[in-house]
Amino acid sequence: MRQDINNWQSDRNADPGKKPKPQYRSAFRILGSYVRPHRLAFALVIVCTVIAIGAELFQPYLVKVAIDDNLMGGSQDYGGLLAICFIYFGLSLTGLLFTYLQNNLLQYAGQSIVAGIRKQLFEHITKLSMSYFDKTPSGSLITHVSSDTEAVNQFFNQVLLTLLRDGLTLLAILGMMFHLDPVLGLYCLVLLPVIAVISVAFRSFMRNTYQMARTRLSRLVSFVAENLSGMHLIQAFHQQKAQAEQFKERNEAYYKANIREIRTMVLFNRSFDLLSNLTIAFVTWIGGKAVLGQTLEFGVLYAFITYIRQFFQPINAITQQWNTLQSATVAVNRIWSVLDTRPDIEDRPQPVQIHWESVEGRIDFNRITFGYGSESPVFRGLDLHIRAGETIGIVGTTGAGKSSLISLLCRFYDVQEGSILIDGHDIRDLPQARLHRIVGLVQQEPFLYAGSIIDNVRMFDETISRDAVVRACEFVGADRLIRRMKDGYDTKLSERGSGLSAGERQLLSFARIIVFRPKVLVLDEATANLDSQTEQLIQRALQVVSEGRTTIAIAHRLSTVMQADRIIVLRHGEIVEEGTHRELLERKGFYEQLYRHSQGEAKEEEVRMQRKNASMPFKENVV
Ligand SMILES: Nc1ncnc2c1ncn2[C@@H]1O[C@H](COP(=O)(O)OP(=O)(O)OP(=O)(O)O)[C@@H](O)[C@H]1O
Repeated sequence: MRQDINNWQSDRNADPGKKPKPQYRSAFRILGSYVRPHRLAFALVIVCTVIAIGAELFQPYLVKVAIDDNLMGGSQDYGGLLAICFIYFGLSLTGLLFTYLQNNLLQYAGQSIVAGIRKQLFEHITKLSMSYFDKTPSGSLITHVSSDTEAVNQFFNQVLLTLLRDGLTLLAILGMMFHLDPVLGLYCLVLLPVIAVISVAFRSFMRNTYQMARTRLSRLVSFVAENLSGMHLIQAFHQQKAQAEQFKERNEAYYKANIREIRTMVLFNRSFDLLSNLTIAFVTWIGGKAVLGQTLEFGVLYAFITYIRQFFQPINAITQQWNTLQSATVAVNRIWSVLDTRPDIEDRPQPVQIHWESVEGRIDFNRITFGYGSESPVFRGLDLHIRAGETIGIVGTTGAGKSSLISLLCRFYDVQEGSILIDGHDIRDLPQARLHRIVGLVQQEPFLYAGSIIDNVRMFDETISRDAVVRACEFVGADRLIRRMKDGYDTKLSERGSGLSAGERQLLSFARIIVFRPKVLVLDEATANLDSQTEQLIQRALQVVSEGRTTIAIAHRLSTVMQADRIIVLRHGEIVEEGTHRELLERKGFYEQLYRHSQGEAKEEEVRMQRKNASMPFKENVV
């Protein structure tokens, strides 16, 4: 199965200019692997389908018997006629019952499979490395989890059902036709190549239109996702009109692709209707002459014409599923290409199991070299050694590599050369779950989920008690503001905690860190968004949180790191100065320049932050 996907990927890579074509074999094999656990349900579906088709197709034959044996034969056998009517009705009921069973069984199996794929996909995405998210727009991942899995759902509930039911119906009708009159049956069989020619002619055109519609939908979804996450920026820069224009363009492109798709379908369907009516006219002429010449019974002609109508229905239904089959095939391959992506960062088969409680928090960056992709390295042989329990401040200009250093420590990326050690253990040898328990990260924009405060602080980990959460909140000074809220700790936060001020969100993220008791605390611009009053509150929280822990604090605002045991000054990925605040000022080097500059900025920023926080609805809770 994996081999198929690799083939698909290498095919795609071989000709990057080409649109991805559906890879039916690989898609069917992949789907087959999901179907296997539900084989009993699928076997029952086939049994139900055969019974339902049998019941349906026997009906015209019954009418033929009624016409030829009871009506045309001139017998007065009313009992026989009534029996035929009852059997006809019984067959209808049987068809209804087994079609119902078949549909339900297929729905059950199909929905279970699709729910499983969706779960597997989501779990897999959460395990992928940061480098993957750097390259992949979130909108396209949303499409994989929503629209692509929906396309697979349609495969089971439409395509598979149609292929099975209508494919079998077609074979059964052909059998009945040949049984009734082999010559007329042969005339109808001649039509099959004509149908094939029409189908092939439409096929490639339809594939392009479906592919185009899906690509445009994916672009549209990506655009909406991007805009939703950057809504603040759009409003702040009054970009509503410009973004609406861009949306309009993408929306129209998708609309046009859909219209084209529908037009193709309608043309295709009507061509089939035309062919069906032509055949009926032809058979009526040939068969009618035979009936008049008394070489064919009237009932046979009636049954034949009924079967011709039924003959075109399944062909039409199967070809109508072509687009769904195509989009499902593309979707399956796309889903699988995500599932087949191995995270760049994986645990070793036999990781080192260090006892979390015994970690002291000594950190060594040993001559590390690292760059993003093919870009020039951010660090070339950087050396930094941090004692257990030490508080380190990292400052530097924009793009100096401060956040990258933290990303490496958290192992969001791996170094290309050198090593990073915690208590002498290479972090690549540790299980990632353990590493992330050891290193606790607080970012500039803390992420809060839609859910209660209690769940946000303990990250939905039910093993952490309510008491532990309350104690952590008391510890960082968040308890008072939480108790003032309507439902206290059970207050439901909206997505990303958008109802809270930046300071409140940050306090909750400190409480979160306390609950998880990391041995190394990493603060990436944790106070950057706050006014100085809120910053003081956060600073107090920070002091208690960092007590007894190795702490690394990145800050643009130098006031945040002035108290650090040691300040590291980074410039273009190199440590250019290090020492305490006082030592660095006395050196009158780069740090001193940064400090003087920041003094000037501090006043302007204060005014700006005060304005910003004044517009936050819960601001009064903080002060
Ligand atoms: N995900 C990424 N992909 C590619 N390049 C990146 C990525 N993240 C950072 N960079 C680049 O790496 C360099 C260091 O960036 P980094 O974010 O570590 O700097 P920083 O000192 O934290 O800057 P700032 O203070 O602005 O946050 C920059 O040139 C930046 O453009």
